[in-house]
Amino acid sequence: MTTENPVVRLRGVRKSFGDKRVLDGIDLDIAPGEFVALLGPSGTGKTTLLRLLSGLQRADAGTVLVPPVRTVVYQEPRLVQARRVLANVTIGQRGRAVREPGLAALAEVGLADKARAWPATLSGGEAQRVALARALVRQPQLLLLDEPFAALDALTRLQMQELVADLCARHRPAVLLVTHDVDEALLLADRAIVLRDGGFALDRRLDLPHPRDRDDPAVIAHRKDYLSALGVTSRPSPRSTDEHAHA
Ligand SMILES: Nc1ncnc2c1ncn2[C@@H]1O[C@H](COP(=O)(O)OP(=O)(O)OP(=O)(O)O)[C@@H](O)[C@H]1O
Repeated sequence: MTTENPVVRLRGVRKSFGDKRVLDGIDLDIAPGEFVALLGPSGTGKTTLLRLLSGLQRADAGTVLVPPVRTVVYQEPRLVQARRVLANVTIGQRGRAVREPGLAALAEVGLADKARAWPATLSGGEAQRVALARALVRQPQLLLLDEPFAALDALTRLQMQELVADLCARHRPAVLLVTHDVDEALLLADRAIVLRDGGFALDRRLDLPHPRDRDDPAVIAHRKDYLSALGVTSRPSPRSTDEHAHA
């Protein structure tokens, strides 16, 4: 999929580890403000692709064009335990003008009252909100999310997904979300890609209104195609299985 004036442009990107070729000629454009979900079986190179975009890893061949301000949220919050919450949000930023934006970012993630708290006193979900505030306060043109909800319990995960959807709709960074969860991709993303065998097995825009309903027939149809591209046989969603179990 080509895009005019993309914020990310990859052309012919290759990456191998030893004799294992992980990325085999990737072309990818991401438009400003576009929310892209990246799915793929374990070990197919999703994190490798994200690391190329973050600048933590170099491609063996091809071109990687990314914007200057990029931030990453990982599966674990990676907070500095010896610093209070606000200092974690503004960490690495210089000048006196970082306090107010830091507080505003904390308010946006619902943690205005935790600015002076120590990371060790936060719940897992709260710590991940701090990580999100830290990523947003820099006003990134590209926000990289590496399975940011994977370690959270189911209810917290749903709340965090909604929060991320709201914040991205408000701030409009381009987003690359690495996830194993097809429903997460279908509920959040403007576009979802399946990475498999070094290339994109499926790359499709999801022109569906928000908020989305996992039982919407259009979502169900996409789910079937994505599961099939992932090599998984389609099955009823966990929710409908529960309903049957309780019927
Ligand atoms: N620094 C490295 N050195 C050697 N091999 C690596 C390195 N980083 C990744 N790999 C290998 O490259 C392949 C892709 O890894 P990557 O972490 O990108 O996959 P992934 O799709 O993100 O996997 P998962 O879904 O399990 O997190 C794997 O086989 C992995 O073992």
